[in-house]
Amino acid sequence: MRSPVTDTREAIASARRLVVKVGSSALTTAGDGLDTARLDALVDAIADRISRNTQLVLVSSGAIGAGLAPLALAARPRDLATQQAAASVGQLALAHAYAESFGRYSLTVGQVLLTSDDVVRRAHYRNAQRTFSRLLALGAVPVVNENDTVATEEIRFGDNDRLAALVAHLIGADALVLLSDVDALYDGDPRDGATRKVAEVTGESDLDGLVVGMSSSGLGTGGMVSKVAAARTAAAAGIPVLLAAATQSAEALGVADVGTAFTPAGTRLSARRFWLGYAAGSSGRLHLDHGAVEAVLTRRRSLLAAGVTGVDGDFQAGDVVDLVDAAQRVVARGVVSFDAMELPELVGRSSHDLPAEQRREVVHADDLVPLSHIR
Ligand SMILES: Nc1ncnc2c1ncn2[C@@H]1O[C@H](COP(=O)(O)OP(=O)(O)O)[C@@H](O)[C@H]1O
Ligand SMILES: N[C@@H](CCC(=O)OP(=O)(O)O)C(=O)O
Repeated sequence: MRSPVTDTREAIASARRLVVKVGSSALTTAGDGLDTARLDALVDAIADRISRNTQLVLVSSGAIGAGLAPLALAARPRDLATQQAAASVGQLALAHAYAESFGRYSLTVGQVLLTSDDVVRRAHYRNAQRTFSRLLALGAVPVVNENDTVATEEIRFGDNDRLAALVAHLIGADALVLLSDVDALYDGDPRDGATRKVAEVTGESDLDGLVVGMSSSGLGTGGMVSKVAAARTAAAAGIPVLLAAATQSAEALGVADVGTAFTPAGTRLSARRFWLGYAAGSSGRLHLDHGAVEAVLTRRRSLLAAGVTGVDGDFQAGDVVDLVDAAQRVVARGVVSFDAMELPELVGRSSHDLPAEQRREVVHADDLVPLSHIR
């Protein structure tokens, strides 16, 4: 029998629609800003893949890093206003560099700057979907980044790995490739000394005991934490993921035999269920007892008031909430059918104790997505 890893790597190598994300640390250096030689090498690999009949969306970080040198900033700024100023200058440089570089292959780029609302709100999500689909149909290469110059602290993604996972589902990608300054996932930060490379992640247990840390280059934002979270999101949605070094982009986009491969869940989540589980913002939390966790995760039942032990947040009926277990882990998300004000007096009570007008599921099974991540 073939291993799931072989299948995963083959699926990435043969994907007809692909999202590639490249991190700041692979494109920029603190002193010199944008490294166009590295950008050109990445574009070489992408253009080669496109020439082999793949529709490709590039999610590129690096706006803030590229804006440092022109503004005489020595290091990545910590405050939002200076980050936004750097991104404003850097995004222009980045877009220009991509247009020039793809131009060597007569490929046209289209810039897509997204805010979290564009994927979090359902109506905006469909709008973004239309834009990507049209750009790809016209043969352009969409180059995506967060719209850093207008994003405030509250509405910010701040994390292009997550943005790339959301875009991958949004465009119906067959695979996601995350390119960074590190060539794979290790069992600890490789900069801290000897560590073991993880070639494949086929289940949650492959992640047990790993020390997954932050960026040490000072340029990237989420470090390996955000890459693993994004890979789990995409894999849970049925999309295979490869994590590799940008310096190995030719191999990663070619035979895909480098880096760490994340095996996808067997079934692809529908757009609505993906949005509900991974893209929508959460307005509150429902605490579940052990029996309720088992009922919603294993038996795919609706959540009833009897299994709820507590309520946090100020939500309305119809909002998306997190369902958490006794250890405070978010185990599922769903659309709640009561306002936050109504719930406290219902929690723990069985349905036949409730007045007729309140005798309904707190979260209906059809509106509930278990977050089981990787198979
Ligand atoms: N377990 C780990 N395996 C690999 N890299 C790790 C790990 N823990 C932390 N890191 C760090 O994460 C960095 C990559 O994250 P980051 O700098 O944010 O990249 P990017 O800019 O590509 O998003 C690596 O350079 C490495 O120092
Ligand atoms: N949008 C920001 C990058 C945010 C981000 O996630 O950065 P990285 O960790 O380098 O992928 C920028 O272009 O500088």
